[in-house]
Amino acid sequence: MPSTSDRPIGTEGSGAIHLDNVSHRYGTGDDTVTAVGPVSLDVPAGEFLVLVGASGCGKSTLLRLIAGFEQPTDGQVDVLGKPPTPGESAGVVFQQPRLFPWRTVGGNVDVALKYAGIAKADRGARRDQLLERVGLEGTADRRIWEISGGQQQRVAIARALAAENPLFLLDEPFAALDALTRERLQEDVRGVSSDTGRTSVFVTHSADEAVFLGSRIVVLSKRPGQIALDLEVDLPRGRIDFDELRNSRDYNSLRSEVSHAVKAAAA
Ligand SMILES: Nc1ncnc2c1ncn2[C@@H]1O[C@H](COP(=O)(O)OP(=O)(O)OP(=O)(O)O)[C@@H](O)[C@H]1O
Repeated sequence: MPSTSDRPIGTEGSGAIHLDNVSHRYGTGDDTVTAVGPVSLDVPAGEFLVLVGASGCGKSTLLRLIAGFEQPTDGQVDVLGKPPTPGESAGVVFQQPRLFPWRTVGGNVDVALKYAGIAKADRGARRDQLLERVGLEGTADRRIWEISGGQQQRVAIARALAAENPLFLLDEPFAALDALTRERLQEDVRGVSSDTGRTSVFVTHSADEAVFLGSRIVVLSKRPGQIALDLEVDLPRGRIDFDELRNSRDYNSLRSEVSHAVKAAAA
């Protein structure tokens, strides 16, 4: 798995994600909407990039372009030096967990492991490892309807991590959750990203979420989204006291800087 100190072979200096003058339009003729761009961005391996901006500024479009779900109308998207392949380049978590309701918690993760080409004999151990990583140890046999919305989103995270794709992409994954569950999951995602060193891109409206999670924050202007602010976050990472972090002066001053930038960019 890639990390800042252990980059995948052949990507030295080229970054995990490279966007070169990328724009994306939907529709044709009078119905054309330019959702995003032009955007140029280099994301080194191991970075946790947060895209933040007002509703409709093109954040999800940019994420879908990086996942390879959409092709850019103009410009070039590269992941590890080549155009992204949907389902291969990235594990993706959406706002809704999108689980198979007729399968168990473990069964949902098993499907992802199967599609990732993991041999049947190895799947049980890998599944248990992934469930433990997202705080769901001992729940493999439970039905999806027996667990909470927050736990369902944890299953979606485990599933997205199963294939060990180079990228981990999350599109407002906690928007539908209550504040406390949201904080817990933010802490878990921060921990997972520190543990795995996976290059991550996270989309949110929230300046607070951006500052808590990001090692880098990009604020997008209103549609068509362009980079209004590109900020390295110099807060401690790794296994730290999260309450202390949230209460620190640096954290709060950065949060207000990002919050002002998001409002200014949307005006
Ligand atoms: N499939 C589509 N067809 C047509 N227009 C689309 C499509 N997807 C998005 N758009 C439009 O593109 C613009 C950007 O949408 P996008 O979902 O990328 O923004 P966003 O910043 O993620 O918004 P939100 O925060 O509300 O989810 C919006 O005006 C949206 O209506």
